[in-house]
Amino acid sequence: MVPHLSFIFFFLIPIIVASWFAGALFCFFITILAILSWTISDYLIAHGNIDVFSFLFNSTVHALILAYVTYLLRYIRRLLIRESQLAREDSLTKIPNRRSFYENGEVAFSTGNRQQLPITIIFIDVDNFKSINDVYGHKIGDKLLFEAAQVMNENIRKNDVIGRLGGDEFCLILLSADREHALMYAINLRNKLNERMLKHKWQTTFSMGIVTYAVTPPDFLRAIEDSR
Ligand SMILES: Nc1nc2c(ncn2[C@@H]2O[C@H](COP(=O)(O)OP(=O)(O)OP(=O)(O)O)[C@@H](O)[C@H]2O)c(=O)[nH]1
Repeated sequence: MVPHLSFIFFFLIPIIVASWFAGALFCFFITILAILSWTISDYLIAHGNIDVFSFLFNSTVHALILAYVTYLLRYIRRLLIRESQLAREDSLTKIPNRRSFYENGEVAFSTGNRQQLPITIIFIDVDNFKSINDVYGHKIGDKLLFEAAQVMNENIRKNDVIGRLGGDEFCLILLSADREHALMYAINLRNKLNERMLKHKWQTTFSMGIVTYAVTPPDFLRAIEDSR
């Protein structure tokens, strides 16, 4: 009896690897290649002795299985990426949440310490935010926090770190920023925040606490606690 081995894993493995690690176009290409290879190998194994209907039927089923596996894996991958983004994002302001801020802060501090760079931590607090909620309502309070976070996010560089620590408290870490640079930056940021508030006719201001280290200290958690 001639052994008939199923080749499904042979075709599935490249699809699984591509679906998980490669871009959509490459993945599409690999899936088409796997479908064609499976169909051709079926044809060759039959030595041309095929029943056209069952050959077409089987090839279609194989194509559907491979396409569905690709779709399913891409979908699961997208979901996982989205989930991990959501776990790191503050749902209201869409900037990094406290947990993500602390993770990114560790990285910035370790870079700054390794390269002996200055570093600045800026704490930002919305003044009398409680009364904003009381006067305008929570919905406007939420919108205000969102707008303020957007202004901050629009005004940081790639290596800087931003986060909402909670409530109306935000924090920025400016890598390589010495005292003079940090002060200029903070004044400019505060003007931009005030402009945005004025645009919405929200009567509020922002308080900022600025701490600069001439050389980044090694312990981020300690630095952030000492700075508060
Ligand atoms: N709308 C809205 N309000 C929030 C949110 N998180 C916290 N708050 C409110 O923010 C307010 C913060 O109050 P406080 O910490 O006293 O801050 P404050 O009124 O600005 O006082 P100071 O910081 O001393 O100026 C509280 O009333 C919270 O209920 C949120 O996500 N949305």
